[in-house]
Amino acid sequence: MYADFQNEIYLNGLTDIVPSLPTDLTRLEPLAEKKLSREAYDYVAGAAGTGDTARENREAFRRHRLVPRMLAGHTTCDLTTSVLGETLPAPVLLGPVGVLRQLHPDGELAVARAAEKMGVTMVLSTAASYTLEEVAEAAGPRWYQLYWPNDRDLAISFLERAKAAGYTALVVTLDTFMLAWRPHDLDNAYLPFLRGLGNQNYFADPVFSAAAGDNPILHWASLFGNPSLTWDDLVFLREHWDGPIALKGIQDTEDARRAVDAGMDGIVVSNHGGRQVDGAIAALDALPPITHAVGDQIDVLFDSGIRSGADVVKALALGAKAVLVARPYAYGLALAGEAGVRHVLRCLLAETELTLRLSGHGDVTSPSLEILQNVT
Ligand SMILES: Cc1cc2nc3c(=O)[nH]c(=O)nc-3n(C[C@H](O)[C@H](O)[C@H](O)COP(=O)(O)O)c2cc1C
Ligand SMILES: CCCCC(=O)C(=O)O
Repeated sequence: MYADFQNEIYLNGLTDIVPSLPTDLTRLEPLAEKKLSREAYDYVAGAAGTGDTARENREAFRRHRLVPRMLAGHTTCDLTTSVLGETLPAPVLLGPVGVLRQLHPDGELAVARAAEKMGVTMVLSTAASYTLEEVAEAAGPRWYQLYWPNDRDLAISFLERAKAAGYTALVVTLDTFMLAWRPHDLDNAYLPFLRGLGNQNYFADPVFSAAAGDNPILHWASLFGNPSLTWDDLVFLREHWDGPIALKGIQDTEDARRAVDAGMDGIVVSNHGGRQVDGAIAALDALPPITHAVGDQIDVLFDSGIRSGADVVKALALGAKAVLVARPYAYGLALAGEAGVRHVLRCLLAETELTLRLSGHGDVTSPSLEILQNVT
């Protein structure tokens, strides 16, 4: 259905496509660079250290090659999939990105509206620049991403607010309990949160504001991260969240097994887009051993480096049930607001469907989808 454009394009132009934006999503980044302030662009595009892992994330997609199959006879392609107990229309979600207001005045609201129109699930960041309640009003299917704060009562408050606002699953990000060495941001002396840009979701919280005193930004800095957490603390999440839980930032097979042992419902294999540990393994290279070890016991999701439908299919072939995409839709937002996010989703979904079909697959779980070469 996403790829049903061959008539559409000649008759009416593509639905959801912004004609002035490229349909090759890798071309959005340089356009966003022209439009955004240096600080905002660097914050989004930048990575940790030398950028080695961010580059390696993309290289890993180049190394893994699809092997298209012929005469498969599928007249349609079913993209629907089931993740964390929910049926998704396609194996793609909008991953959590903080501070979206620095890219467009409508920030997370525009993303939520685009996701709602496309029926795609949005994963809202704790570091959102609109409150989770405001976003919930604009959003369709929605999950909540938790940055687990260093304050038990605030964590409980976030979870209760998210539940009350209809977020159905929890994605707990483990890899960013402090920010990494990020040279662009250091050189620009820029951290949006210290300018109050991504803190609205905190400022609006009753537990946060009761304790914030007259310097809420300092208060935010004191409780954002929680480096003391261990696997034993996951019990706390189960006590305060009764829906499905996925752990984001898993790169190691043993950690994936521990997530299973802790009774988690999912993991997101991710290195945070190369923004945390420079030198870390490419996320796509971390995926096969993890899906091999735990793929039948827990839902394995993936992010870090998805830029095209072909990339989505490669991640599926390596065992991911669904992928999250981040920077491409942030650039779409920066360039054209809600319409720009829809543009990114439409391109990604249509190309995913076409890649599957032209490779001989009629759905996202086809056994022959596993055929893939790793070219070293
Ligand atoms: C500007 C920016 C802000 C982000 N903020 C968050 C966040 O608030 N929470 C989170 O879990 N991940 C955050 N991430 C990480 C993304 O969710 C994702 O893991 C990463 O960007 C990899 O995907 P990509 O290659 O599609 O960008 C952020 C990424 C970017 C680029
Ligand atoms: C305070 C960190 C939140 C944003 C984030 O995850 C990122 O910039 O990568």
